[in-house]
Amino acid sequence: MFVVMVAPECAPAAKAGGLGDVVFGLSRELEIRGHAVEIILPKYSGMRYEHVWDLQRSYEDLRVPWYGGAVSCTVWFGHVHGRKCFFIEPHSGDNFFGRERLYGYDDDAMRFAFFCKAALEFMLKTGKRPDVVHCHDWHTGLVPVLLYEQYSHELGNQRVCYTIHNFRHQGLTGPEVLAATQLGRPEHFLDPDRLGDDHHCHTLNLMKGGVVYSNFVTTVSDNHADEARHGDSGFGLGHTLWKHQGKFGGVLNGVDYGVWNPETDPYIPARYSAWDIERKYENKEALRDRFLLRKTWSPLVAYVGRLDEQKGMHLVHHALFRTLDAGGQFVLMGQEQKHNGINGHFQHLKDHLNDNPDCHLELTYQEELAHLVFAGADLLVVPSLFEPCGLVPMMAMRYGTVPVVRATGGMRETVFDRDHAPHEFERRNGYTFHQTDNQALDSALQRAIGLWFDHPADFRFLMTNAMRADYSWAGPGHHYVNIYEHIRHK
Ligand SMILES: Nc1ncnc2c1ncn2[C@@H]1O[C@H](COP(=O)(O)OP(=O)(O)O[C@H]2O[C@H](CO)[C@@H](O)[C@H](O)[C@H]2O)[C@@H](O)[C@H]1O
Repeated sequence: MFVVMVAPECAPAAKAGGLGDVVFGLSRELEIRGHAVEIILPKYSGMRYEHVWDLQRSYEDLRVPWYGGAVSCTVWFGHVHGRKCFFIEPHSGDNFFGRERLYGYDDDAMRFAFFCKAALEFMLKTGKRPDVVHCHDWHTGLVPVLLYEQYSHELGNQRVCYTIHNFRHQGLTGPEVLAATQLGRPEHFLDPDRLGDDHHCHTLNLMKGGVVYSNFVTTVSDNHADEARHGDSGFGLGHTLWKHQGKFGGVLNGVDYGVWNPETDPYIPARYSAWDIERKYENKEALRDRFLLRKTWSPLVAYVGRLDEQKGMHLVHHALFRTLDAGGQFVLMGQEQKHNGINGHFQHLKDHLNDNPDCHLELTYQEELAHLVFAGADLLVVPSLFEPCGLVPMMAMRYGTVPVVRATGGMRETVFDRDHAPHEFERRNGYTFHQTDNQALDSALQRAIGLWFDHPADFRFLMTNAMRADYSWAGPGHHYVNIYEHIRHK
């Protein structure tokens, strides 16, 4: 099969979070299974170009219809750690992608509407006729809409799989996007059966367009698919998902063990496996050196993730002080994406705790350093308010770092409580809690820290359970191939 991914991210070159990991990891898995995969991305000026090999111009003067005229683009080609990627660079006064960050601008809807149109125009002009186009999140929700409404005659019967990583951001925008993309007909597209938002008048919902017009829609775990359809995790899209439930399902993400693997990881000083797990402690020492933490007999608890309300920031704050009270050490690695003020709060905390030898806050985004944090920590907290899948605990487990998570979304399918899970003992791999208050977090964190101090052999058993769990792309890759086959033959 020939699959084209149209995506706003691909790790590690263009990554803001887990979506980028999925686009890279799933593409790699599909290639291992013998399928041809190409990825189309915006050419962000803030991309990490050291991860793009042989970047070269592939198509000059791609004219993308836009409002009443056209915008000329250069399309570049390069390999991101083996993946074949095309990067679209528009030349216009809007400077859509020549900016510092990937997202978080007032004209994001327009930027990515342009990207969708340009991706299809590129496929059209270069004769690419994939069996399946796989799109991701609201940024690419317009791809199936444009494909069906404007390109189906010329591009033929392309099938679309659409994956939602985060229902919170749906790409709400005004009808000017219709004029820009030449879709026109506001009365047609603003209909609630198409792109009209159910809760805001005269507003387009680009993610809803992706759901309505795609042949199959996934989110990143079964449990989250249920939460989104029946609970409030769909952030207003529940009704649409219910209407389209025949083509909607959950597929738990995988982790790319080619990248996240303590046996081969180039970013950690001591490599190890479940068989020589004591070498993990060399990484703990290295992490302490790196963050100037004192070397005592104490558990090291970490948080790695975006600083966003989604992640339960009040509980992260609480976990930090609870850990210090319990005689542990705490490392936080996070950055906000939009200017939401959370960075300011943690910057203040960082200044306040500056001289504390048991605590370090790293308010940056550093892919390589995240590897060392996973390898060096004993425990990792993920107290998210909602979490569609949750790659961070899955990655941490591969490094024998025991997760303490709120049982929500995908984490209910991956982390099983040591004391309460109904699973056999060998499958229990962490600690979970349910509510969103401090006491709930304490109930899990205290048990975890207690086990570390009082029963080291049992703690080690839990670490090896976590390491042995298989959350690779093999299973999910197989699922996606089945979905692609299903929509191809429908
Ligand atoms: N400061 C920092 N420095 C370095 N690396 C950092 C970092 N902060 C985060 N990361 C990295 O970003 C990724 C985060 O992935 P997650 O799945 O945990 O969450 P995210 O909310 O971004 O993804 C959304 O999409 C993914 C993929 O579908 C879902 O798993 C998830 O539930 C959903 O919210 C990991 O690779 C992590 O290591």
